[in-house]
Amino acid sequence: MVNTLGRLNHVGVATPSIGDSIAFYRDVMGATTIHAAFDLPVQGVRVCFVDMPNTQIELIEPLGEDSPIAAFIAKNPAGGQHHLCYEVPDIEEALAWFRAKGARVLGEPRTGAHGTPIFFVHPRDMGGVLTEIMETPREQH
Ligand SMILES: C[C@@H](C(=O)O)C(=O)SCCNC(=O)CCNC(=O)[C@H](O)C(C)(C)COP(=O)(O)OP(=O)(O)OC[C@H]1O[C@@H](n2cnc3c(N)ncnc32)[C@H](O)[C@@H]1OP(=O)(O)O
Ligand SMILES: [Co+2]
Repeated sequence: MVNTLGRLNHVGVATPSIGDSIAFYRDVMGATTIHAAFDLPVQGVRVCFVDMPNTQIELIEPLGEDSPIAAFIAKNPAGGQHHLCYEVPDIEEALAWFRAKGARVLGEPRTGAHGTPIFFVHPRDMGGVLTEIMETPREQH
């Protein structure tokens, strides 16, 4: 089996305040396309996408006390770079691939911010980078 690594979909950036981060990306970075923020309870985060010509920044703010990014924000109160997300054509194939490599998959695939299944691989097995694997949205296949 081969894993087909696709586009870099987004860079996840954790923030204590999506509102403050939107102002930063607009006023300091000069981003022109910033989507509306929305709650994603299934992932325990509030999300806002900032578009670049070749990828997106995914701003994530903790949603609720059990948020998976609560510990990260406690350690990095100003926020910071949190994860990289790569697209794959088939989430189940990718899941089997990473498990066969001995990489620790965190939980089971769940619906991500783009409406397709995603899973995370532990940073300790990914050269220190928390890695998100996302099935490519259908219209891009
Ligand atoms: C909306 C959705 C989407 O795109 O569709 C998303 O992205 S949601 C994005 C938010 N969701 C997730 O992140 C879900 C998956 N993440 C998790 O399950 C967790 O965050 C873990 C990755 C297991 C970390 O959990 P937690 O922070 O509680 O554990 P911990 O503090 O004990 O950390 C364990 C080790 O991992 C390191 N560590 C923790 N977070 C890290 C990060 N973001 N990047 C790199 N390393 C990281 C710590 O420094 C520590 O290293 P040492 O052991 O060397 O000291
Ligand atoms: Co993400």
